[in-house]
Amino acid sequence: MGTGLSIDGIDLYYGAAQALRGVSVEAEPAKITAVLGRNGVGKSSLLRAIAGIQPVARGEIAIGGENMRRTPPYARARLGLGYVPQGREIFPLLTVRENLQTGFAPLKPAERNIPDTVFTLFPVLKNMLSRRGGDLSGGQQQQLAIGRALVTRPRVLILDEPTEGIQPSIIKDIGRALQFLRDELGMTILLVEQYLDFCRDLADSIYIMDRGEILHTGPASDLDKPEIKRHLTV
Ligand SMILES: Nc1ncnc2c1ncn2[C@@H]1O[C@H](COP(=O)(O)OP(=O)(O)OP(=O)(O)O)[C@@H](O)[C@H]1O
Repeated sequence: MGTGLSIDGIDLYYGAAQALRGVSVEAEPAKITAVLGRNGVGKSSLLRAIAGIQPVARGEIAIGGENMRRTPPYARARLGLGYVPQGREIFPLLTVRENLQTGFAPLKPAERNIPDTVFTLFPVLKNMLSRRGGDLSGGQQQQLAIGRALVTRPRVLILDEPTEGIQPSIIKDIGRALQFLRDELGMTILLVEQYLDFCRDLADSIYIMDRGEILHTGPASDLDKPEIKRHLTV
């Protein structure tokens, strides 16, 4: 049985501007949950709150039933949370190997090794270990960012728009990788996305977000409903 992620009634502010309003999301164990919404509705803010990078004013965040609202980011990683940020945040001058090693920070020295899964899922990274992160394509950088998050062997993985600006063949690879993590490793996955087809193919359940609020939750097949699609088209 996997570990779930539970977000309950989160409010988040930037100064006086409220970016999240009472947001509740359940990411079920060993399932893929997708939060969809247009630009600027608060998707990245939600993931930054879960990762502990952005403080919340109200609400609770729990992993495997353990409350981590006041837990600093490195300790959330130790509790089993992996985070793939928006824009990938690869270090361009570090090699692929060094970029993966930056994921070691929350780990004890004996745990500091790169799991084989990273290279099974993304063989291209093995071939490019000595190349600089900045020399990789956008899609390869996204694979590297996911690989770096897997270095801590997370039980729950959160991803911020993993398909953004990436070519279709690599989007497929990333989709297959997420399915493998769910089905073979029992990982709990929460992703935020704008790419509807990717979520329909991959997700077990979806949440629709608009202006900092969750408007709808249901199975991924709800993405075929016109009234749901309307919230996602510009
Ligand atoms: N650091 C910040 N300071 C002030 N306002 C911010 C900050 N980050 C985000 N916001 C605002 O909060 C709201 C939600 O932004 P957020 O980035 O979470 O949305 P998003 O759905 O992830 O959009 P995108 O897809 O563009 O990243 C927006 O109105 C944005 O302008």
